[in-house]
Amino acid sequence: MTEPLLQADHLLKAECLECERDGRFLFRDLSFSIVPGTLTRVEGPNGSGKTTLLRILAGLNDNWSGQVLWRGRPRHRQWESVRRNLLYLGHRPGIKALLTPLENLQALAAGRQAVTNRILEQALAQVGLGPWCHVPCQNLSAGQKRRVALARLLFADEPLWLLDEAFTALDVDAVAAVENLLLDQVRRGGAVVMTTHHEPSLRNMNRIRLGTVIEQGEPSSQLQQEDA
Ligand SMILES: Nc1ncnc2c1ncn2[C@@H]1O[C@H](COP(=O)(O)OP(=O)(O)OP(=O)(O)O)[C@@H](O)[C@H]1O
Repeated sequence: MTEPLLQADHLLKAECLECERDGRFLFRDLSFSIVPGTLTRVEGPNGSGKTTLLRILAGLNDNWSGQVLWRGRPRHRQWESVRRNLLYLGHRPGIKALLTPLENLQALAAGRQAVTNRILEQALAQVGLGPWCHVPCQNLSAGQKRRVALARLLFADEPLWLLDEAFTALDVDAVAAVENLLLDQVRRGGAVVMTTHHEPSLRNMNRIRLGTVIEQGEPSSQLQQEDA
């Protein structure tokens, strides 16, 4: 597994985030910090902006205002470092259908010399895909495709994980296994920010609640971050 991660004051700080879609604000004046060793759940009903927020944090969405700091400095001045230290898994598995699980993981691990084929095969075995290592992903079930994507977490040494609906299509055992991976990440000083409609059985999660419809021009503050 990966080495313990360095401790820092905060990994990521969002200040006064504002995002408007179709004439209404998804969020305004949204501020929060993500510190090492914490798990944060972004909550809210369908369409409330959870995916949008995660994509903003991952640097994949430019249509917003406010400031994002990475380890205390403006994120846009240190993109290379941010990208090296951040893992984003979107709500779609994001794997290539014509490639096998092993080939998909090889692509995801590209540039990481320490990640050998043996490690990748072990990761796939650990997520229950040992017998499917060499089967094209288009022949896998929805839950199996999700497992391919989540196998990435088994060799992830990025301190910040942004996970959008990571539990979708997983069976009970796989949900428990992913929850354990999240706990491992937090225990070694990493942080997780995730969306999920599944109620995780994890304690002491911070929460960012979205979901109030804000017509353009109305002031509002969206942040509620608290210990469960
Ligand atoms: N590229 C886009 N252009 C315009 N509007 C968008 C775009 N992406 C998302 N939206 C709108 O922004 C709102 C928030 O979408 P988002 O996917 O962030 O919600 P969500 O909370 O993740 O929803 P769900 O729980 O259904 O996954 C929705 O009303 C959606 O229609």
